[in-house]
This record gives sequence, structure tokens and C-alpha cells, in this order.
Amino acid sequence: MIEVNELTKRYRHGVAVDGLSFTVRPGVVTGFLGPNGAGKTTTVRVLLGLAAPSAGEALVGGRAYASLHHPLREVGALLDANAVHPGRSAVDHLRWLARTNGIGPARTSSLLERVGLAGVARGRVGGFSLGMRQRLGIAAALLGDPGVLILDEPVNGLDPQGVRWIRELMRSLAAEGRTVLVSSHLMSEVELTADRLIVIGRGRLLADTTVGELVTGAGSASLEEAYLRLTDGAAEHRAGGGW
Ligand SMILES: Nc1ncnc2c1ncn2[C@@H]1O[C@H](COP(=O)(O)OP(=O)(O)OP(=O)(O)O)[C@@H](O)[C@H]1O
Repeated sequence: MIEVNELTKRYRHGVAVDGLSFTVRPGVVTGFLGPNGAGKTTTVRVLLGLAAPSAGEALVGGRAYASLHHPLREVGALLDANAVHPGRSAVDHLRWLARTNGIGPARTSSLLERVGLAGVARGRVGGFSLGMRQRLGIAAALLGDPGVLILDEPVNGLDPQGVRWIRELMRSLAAEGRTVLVSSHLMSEVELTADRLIVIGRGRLLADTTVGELVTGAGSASLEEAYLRLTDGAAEHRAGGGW
């Protein structure tokens, strides 16, 4: 479970997250949506202990990240698929992560198999496509067999086969009873993958609902239309008029 309680994060030039509260429950895929600059990354960074809250809290399994004894076993995250040393092989990267987090090496092989990288396990990550790096990032997120997964734009750079693969993976991870929070700007993909949605704008909660309720409640034909209505006014850059 993820709990964000009255979270505020201020930067020098303004408020990125503004009194935000929501809960993400296990067993379903929850989409985390909002226009550019809404505060999604900031919220995730606080959840992962990469930024400190100005007020409020963001908890994983009831605890702040900094107080987790074995963070990788509690929460796995895919943030930036390029944040891997390019000279390392996929298997070395995972083994290094496992070693530094007290996880046995045996799990790396089964994970490389699960994400479809077994055949290139010894290849240097520098030669990987973005899609292959995304898969490696997902393997790293799963390394500690965590109950909570946070995936930021996981379908970025994936081809249609990869997109379908990640969709099914997320659903199976949720079906295993995990908490799965996934951010995306691709409404058509979110509509296919997520059960619930947290939508934020300008650092505040705009909706905490199911995909079905958001679409039908807004009388819209699609999630994209419902989302655009909901976030109208909260977007950072809006098209200027005059045409
Ligand atoms: N380290 C930082 N220092 C100063 N301001 C920041 C910092 N990180 C984020 N911000 C600001 O906080 C606001 C929220 O940014 P954030 O990256 O959390 O939004 P986002 O919803 O993830 O956007 P996107 O969809 O574009 O990734 C933005 O106005 C951004 O400029």
C-alpha cells in the first residue's frame, strides 16, 4: 500500500505538490496521471526518499522510505531507464544491485528470463535499445520481490510487442497482490492497463476514481476526453488562442 498524506513539496520558485492526499491499494493497477509539471515525479521522488517533504508524508507499507530496513524488498521503481552504467552487462548490473541490497544472485537469472533479456544478459548496457533498458529497469525493480512497484512511463521506447508485454506484466503483478502505481501520458494505454486512477494538477488531487467512473461520470467517449476535461485549466502550457 502507498499512502500520501497532506504532502507538500516547495521549491525555491514555487509549490510542486500542494497538500496532496491519496492511497494506492494492492491488487489493482493504479494510473498516476496529470499534465506536465503537475507534481507526479516530485511525489514519486518523495515516496522513494529522493526528496524530503516540506510538509506531510509519503509512506510505503506504512513507513517512510528512509525507515525501511530493506528498501528494495519493499518497493521497486522504474524511474530513468538510462541510469545504468553503460559499460556494465545486464547480468552484472543486476548482480551488483542484488549484492548491495543483500539479495542472493540466483534471482537475477530468472528475472532476466522474465523480462526477455536472457539472451543478451552478457551484452553491455551501452549497446541496448531504450526498450531493452526499460526491460532491465523493470528487472531491477522486481529484484527484491517487492510488494509495491512504482513505474514512471514504463512503455516509453517500447515497440507494440513490448507495450503489450508490459501491460500484461503489470496486470500479473497486481494479480499477485502487489501495489502497482504507473505514471503515463498515454491515455489509450492507461485505459487498457489501469483499473484505478489518481489524477493530479498543479500539485493537487483532481480525481481518485476508477477508469470506468471517470469516463462515464464525465459523459465522455474515451478516457482521453474525460482526462482533458478534468485537467483543463491545470495544464502548465496551454495552447494560445487567436487562430
Ligand atoms: N528539483 C527541482 N527544483 C525546482 N523545481 C522543481 C524541481 N523538481 C520539480 N520542480 C518543479 O515542480 C513542478 C512539478 O514538477 P514534476 O516534475 O513533479 O511534475 P510532473 O507531473 O512529473 O511533470 P511531467 O509530466 O512533465 O514529468 C514543476 O513546476 C517543476 O518545474
